[in-house]
Amino acid sequence: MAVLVTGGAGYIGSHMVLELLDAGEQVVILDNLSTGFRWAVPEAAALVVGDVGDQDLVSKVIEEHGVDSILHFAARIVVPESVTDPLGYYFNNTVKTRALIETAVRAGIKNFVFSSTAAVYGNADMPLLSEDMPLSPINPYGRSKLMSEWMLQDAHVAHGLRYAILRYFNVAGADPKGRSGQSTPQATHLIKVAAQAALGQRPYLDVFGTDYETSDGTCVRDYIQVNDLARAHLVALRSLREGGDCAVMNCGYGHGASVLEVVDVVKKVSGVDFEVRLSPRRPGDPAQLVAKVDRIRSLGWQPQHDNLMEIVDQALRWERTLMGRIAA
Ligand SMILES: NC(=O)c1ccc[n+]([C@@H]2O[C@H](COP(=O)([O-])OP(=O)(O)OC[C@H]3O[C@@H](n4cnc5c(N)ncnc54)[C@H](O)[C@@H]3O)[C@@H](O)[C@H]2O)c1
Ligand SMILES: O=c1ccn([C@@H]2O[C@H](COP(=O)(O)OP(=O)(O)O[C@H]3O[C@H](CO)[C@H](O)[C@H](O)[C@H]3O)[C@@H](O)[C@H]2O)c(=O)[nH]1
Repeated sequence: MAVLVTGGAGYIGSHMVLELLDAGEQVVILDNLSTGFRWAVPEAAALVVGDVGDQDLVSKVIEEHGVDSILHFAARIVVPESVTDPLGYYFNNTVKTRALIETAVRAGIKNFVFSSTAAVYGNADMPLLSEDMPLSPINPYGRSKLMSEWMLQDAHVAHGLRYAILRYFNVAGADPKGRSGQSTPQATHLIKVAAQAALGQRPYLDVFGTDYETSDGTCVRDYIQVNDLARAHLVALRSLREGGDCAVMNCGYGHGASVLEVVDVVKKVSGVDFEVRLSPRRPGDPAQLVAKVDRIRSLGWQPQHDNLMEIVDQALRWERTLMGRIAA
């Protein structure tokens, strides 16, 4: 049986593919390469270049590769872009996910693991966010994902499609073996941007907002290392295959770091005292997002990289790899 990984040429999907291959799974990737990279796909995985909304193509891939499970990563992911192009986000993330779920149901796919996000919680003002809290996403990106969660849950009730919905908090770091990393040139993620500032790829780093009600006034996030996140998917997939319950699960470490704490760690690990500008708040940023993680842990998931210094070191190494590629 093979696993279909949509978005497997992207940042998180490519780490997922490595974890699956390391675990001895057969992998086929479907990616339209809109933000992913052909080079991020290992030789041992089959790559089909195409769109998750193309039902004929997806049906063919499922049949030809004997797919029993789908891990659905493909999406557009930039929150501010979702505000200026909401219909584009609803089309790519919601309408095409609907098409994919329908194809999965028709093809008799057994298990569906979906990439959701802490953005579904919106501005929840709680020290730890649990999966059962009321959901109120504050941007089209979060809403596009929440609608996909609902479609999956309804398809389960009506058609028996089994699902695991994983709500990622802040994904960071890179494969410790140096095989993949966050490669999007214009990425906005804090650790990536700070690593670029440390390596002279950006002139300075903005700290967006210093007047939040947090310990040092800057936003707090729960940073989860990308291979740890990929292993959470493996654990969820195994549970589904073994008849475990369908579930919605947060993926984080259950503790947070503030923006200034992250900046300090990046300075320490890189040895570079890059310029930091204290800037106004970025619209739409909740003060604090930290996961309650009992559920994913109850499946036996144990993080192996819960260490900000290590995560930052991986991000810096990957940035150097990318710089080397550009120079070559
Ligand atoms: N990066 C984060 O911090 C974060 C946090 C929460 C949730 N997520 C979710 O994780 C998933 C992966 O995110 P990422 O950071 O790896 O982003 P990414 O942009 O690196 O990867 C997305 C991949 O999907 C592909 N893709 C997009 N639309 C497609 C379509 N219609 N058909 C086929 N392929 C398509 C892209 O080419 C790319 O390879 C997304 O669903 C995202 O919403 C990411
Ligand atoms: O140059 C920067 C970049 C970020 N930040 C701050 O750092 C924190 C983290 O920002 P990121 O952009 O790294 O991550 P977000 O928390 O905004 O977003 C992440 O979590 C979201 C869920 O809330 C989505 O899932 C999204 O895809 C994912 O990147 C925020 O307070 C942000 O204002 C800065 O101060 N300067």
